[in-house]
Amino acid sequence: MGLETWFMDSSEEDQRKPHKLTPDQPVSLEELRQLGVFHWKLNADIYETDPELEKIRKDQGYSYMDIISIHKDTLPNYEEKLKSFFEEHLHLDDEIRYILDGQAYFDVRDQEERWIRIAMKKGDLITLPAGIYHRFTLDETNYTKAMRLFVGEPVWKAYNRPADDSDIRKKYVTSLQGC
Ligand SMILES: CSCCC(=O)/C(O)=C/O
Ligand SMILES: [Fe+2]
Repeated sequence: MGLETWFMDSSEEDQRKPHKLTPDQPVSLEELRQLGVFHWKLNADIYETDPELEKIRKDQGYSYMDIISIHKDTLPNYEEKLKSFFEEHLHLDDEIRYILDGQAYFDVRDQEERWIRIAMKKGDLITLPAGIYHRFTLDETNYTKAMRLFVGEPVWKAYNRPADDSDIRKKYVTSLQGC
């Protein structure tokens, strides 16, 4: 099955729940592309030797990679980190994540301030553009393992909303015009 994405409801209920609208309002990959969000489906069982992943890394210049296991028993400061991942924020660089195991959600804001939820499963690689407002949460399974990729040395700093006056946000918003 392809990547599942949908517009979220506005309920304050547990962030790990799907938060689908009734009726469900799916979002297409094309709509994601217009926001600068790109997706690949890979075979995570062979990530250590996968030529497809190698090609993406070479073509995109993703020289850095590490692996993060997000579970209460494996991630130091688990609660604190999950809380900060779910704060609406942006980065100065693209956020590139490849799910090796488990599953999780990325939420991104569209041009009309709606939240789009992206259900990431094993084998999904996604890139979120620098300057997009987004957040991350585990789902009700409470576990994922992800590869983090980066062009050059990683910069993890997150700028919580509001960051509307930052150059990267202005550049991102400008890039959406005409879409
Ligand atoms: C799946 S890696 C943890 C989430 C993260 O690094 C981030 O910046 C979320 O937006
Ligand atoms: Fe982020």
